[in-house]
Amino acid sequence: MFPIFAVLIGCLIIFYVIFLWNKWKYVKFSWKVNGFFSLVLPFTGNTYIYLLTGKKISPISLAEIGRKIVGFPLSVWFGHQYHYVTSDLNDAKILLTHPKCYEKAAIYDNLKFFFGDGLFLASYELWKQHRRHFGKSFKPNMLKMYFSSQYRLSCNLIQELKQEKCLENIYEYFYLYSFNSFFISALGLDEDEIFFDIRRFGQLESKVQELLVGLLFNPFVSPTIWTKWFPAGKAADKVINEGIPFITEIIKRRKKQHKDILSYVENSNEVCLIDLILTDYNQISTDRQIFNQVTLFSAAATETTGFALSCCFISLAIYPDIQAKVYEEIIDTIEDSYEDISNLKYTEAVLWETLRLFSPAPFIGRKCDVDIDLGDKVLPAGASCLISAYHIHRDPTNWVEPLKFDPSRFLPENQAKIKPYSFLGFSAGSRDCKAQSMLLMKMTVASVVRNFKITTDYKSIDDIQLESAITMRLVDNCNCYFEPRK
Ligand code: HEM
Repeated sequence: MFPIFAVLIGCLIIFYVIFLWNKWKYVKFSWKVNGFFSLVLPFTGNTYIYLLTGKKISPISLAEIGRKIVGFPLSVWFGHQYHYVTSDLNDAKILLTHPKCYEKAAIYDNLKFFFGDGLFLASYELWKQHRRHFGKSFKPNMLKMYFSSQYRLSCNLIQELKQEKCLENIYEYFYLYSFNSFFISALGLDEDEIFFDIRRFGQLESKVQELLVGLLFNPFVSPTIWTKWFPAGKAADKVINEGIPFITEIIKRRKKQHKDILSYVENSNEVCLIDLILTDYNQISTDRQIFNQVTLFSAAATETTGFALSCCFISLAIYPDIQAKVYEEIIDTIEDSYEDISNLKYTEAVLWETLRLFSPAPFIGRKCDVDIDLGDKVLPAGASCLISAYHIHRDPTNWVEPLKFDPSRFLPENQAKIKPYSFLGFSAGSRDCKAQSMLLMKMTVASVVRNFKITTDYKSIDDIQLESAITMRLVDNCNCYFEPRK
């Protein structure tokens, strides 16, 4: 018995030494950057915090624990993957613009099980190929085309809120509203054409993301090998199997409408996102690849928009004076035309301020292909980094009274005072987000504030507790009341 035991221990030690050898450059680097127990971490990851406290932990709560105990920048291990977490503006500038830092951080690897090589997750070469097809997605003519369907949706929303009056789970409500809006505008469907349960699909998609991110804290799961055996993998498979047939059906319908999709995209001004996806995959495409791209876009568009809208309405409810200013601007608007909505400067500033305090994407993650000189240290090739937009946006060295909700920071006359890279709500550099027009959000805020006075039980911004999967979530269901205006 003893010899077997001794051999086993011996094997484990050898395995661990080899393992550590492979990770050595990151372990050494992590000694220079605040971290804890660097020698065991590559093996267990920061999971021990979860094991010791028994508390549900998320990327943002882990970064917060680290910030409070040892400060930024921070070394964090998700499983055996090293991540350099920073809130330094110079780091952000270097990492987001470096030509050898285009790959996505390891923190997202588990998501590939569900979203495959969709644009956000795609490796650099693939991303370059896909991204050029999506250049058109946010051009004014496309936004104008979306405008009428978005307008109808916001009118329906007003009718629904008149019935509901109080939203107990505001995030879920506006997430599903954004999900609906995405499927109608981006996939070119009419409301009466929808032949599947969008609500249910939205709920499942969001759950899958949460489960897959939960695996980051399980040291025994390698994204590529074991995921499919865990509940997260099984849930993802189920949604994929359910989702592919209806995405395929949407594509069939679209192809029937526009037989030569390439020349349609070239010559028409009424192109939807789905047409661009089809152009992108014109040569080789499997149903799964198109599903990946559609679900990736829908997740990128809807979790962010749903969260931002929820936080915007809660903030307006906490600050009635700011809500009154938004109302004044909106009632001065003559019509709800595309141009009128685009010109709502104060409402827009309220949305920017919402994204500053409640950044829907708390981190921007990259992996470097080569050693990267950050000035006082060199980040070794292969390391992942997380730029914490959340912490940059709340840092008093970047923003005066950072926890104050003050939209005037983003009014046109004050924008020149904003430090470069101190606002990363839509990221920066070549892999940034192109959805900065915030059309749906502006229109929704305008419609709701014009029709309702919003109140809440919350007294201050501090009452809004946050959690994250890859995107941010509200910890509690905040009650928000929508009282029709006389
Ligand atoms: C409040 C709204 C939104 C916020 C705050 C937001 C934020 C972000 C952020 C921070 C990134 C990460 C970029 C990076 O890694 O550097 C991103 C990427 C992306 N977003 Fe958005 N987004 C929003 C809305 C949308 C919408 C409406 C769409 C699509 C209809 C969209 C599509 C995408 C896509 C496709 C990417 C990947 C881009 C790439 O890798 O080239 N987003 N977004």
